[in-house]
Amino acid sequence: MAATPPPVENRSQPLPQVIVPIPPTVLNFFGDTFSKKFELLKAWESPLPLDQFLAAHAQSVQAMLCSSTGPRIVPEILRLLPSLRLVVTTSTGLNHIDLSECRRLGIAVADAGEVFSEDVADMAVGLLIDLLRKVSAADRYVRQGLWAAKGDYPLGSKLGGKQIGIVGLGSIGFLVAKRLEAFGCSILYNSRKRKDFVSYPFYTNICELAAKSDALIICCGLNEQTRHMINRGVLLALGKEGVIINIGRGPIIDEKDLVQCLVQGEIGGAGLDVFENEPSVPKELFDLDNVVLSPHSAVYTPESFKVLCDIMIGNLEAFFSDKPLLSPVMYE
Ligand SMILES: O=CC(=O)O
Repeated sequence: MAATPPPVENRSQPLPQVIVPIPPTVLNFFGDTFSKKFELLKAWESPLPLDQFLAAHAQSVQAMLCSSTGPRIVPEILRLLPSLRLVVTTSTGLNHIDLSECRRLGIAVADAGEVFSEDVADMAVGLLIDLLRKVSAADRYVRQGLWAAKGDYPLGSKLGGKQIGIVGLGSIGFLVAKRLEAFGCSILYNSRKRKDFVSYPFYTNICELAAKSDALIICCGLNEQTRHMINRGVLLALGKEGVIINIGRGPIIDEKDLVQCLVQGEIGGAGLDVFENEPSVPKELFDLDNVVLSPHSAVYTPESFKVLCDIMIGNLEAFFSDKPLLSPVMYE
């Protein structure tokens, strides 16, 4: 019997169009999967500036796929997309999207949900252990041949028993807390609201939280309330032995204050995955062995990208077939 021929793709229906301002990293891995299901209007491949591209090609486009490293989705962009009804972002952070304007215009927003939470929580703990136990600094010492030349490297400090102040007890902050409890740390936190599902001490005042913490871990989102929430006063409260980890967004910490406190030895160290003006990193940090730097990569693992791809496609398919979104952003 002849083998059944493979199904012929029905191309009589045009694919739904999705505008993409810049290529989100997920497309590097799963671009083909998207292109089979949607016609991607790749603004970045056009010689036209984004606003002209949108005005010329995107008048009837209903959905956008964007990322936190692309252009900000602000009223000037939204004005050029009169038919837009959905913004899908590949990120957990939403600070690149003007949410109140989207709400005003009736545009739904879907995000990466909790896809990256475990990876980011792992990275927060990794940065903390690296900092306390001087893993990267000691690695450099060994590579430079200094172990043989100068003797043992200074000892690091124990993780177990530390008081950890978590700023932002959302899905990432909660996973960081669980991981660090398993290491024998005690957890304190600050969040927009007290969380009934935990018994950790809750601090409304961030300076008081810092003063009680050996390490402060920034896990919250960036918004007008959290921008520069960690300033010199908070860092001084954390103190000479205290360390800070940031896997949230760079501008949550006033970077000038942070650099000054680190250079002057007013805090014990920092583990930073995010910065105020990425990819630019203050040069003063390069010479400090009590600073661990990472290029905003806490969220990225190929395993998470696969799940992200499924969620992004699921959200777009749900939208185009009038079904509920998989990971809608709830407007407050
Ligand atoms: O930083 C990355 C994200 O917000 O997902």
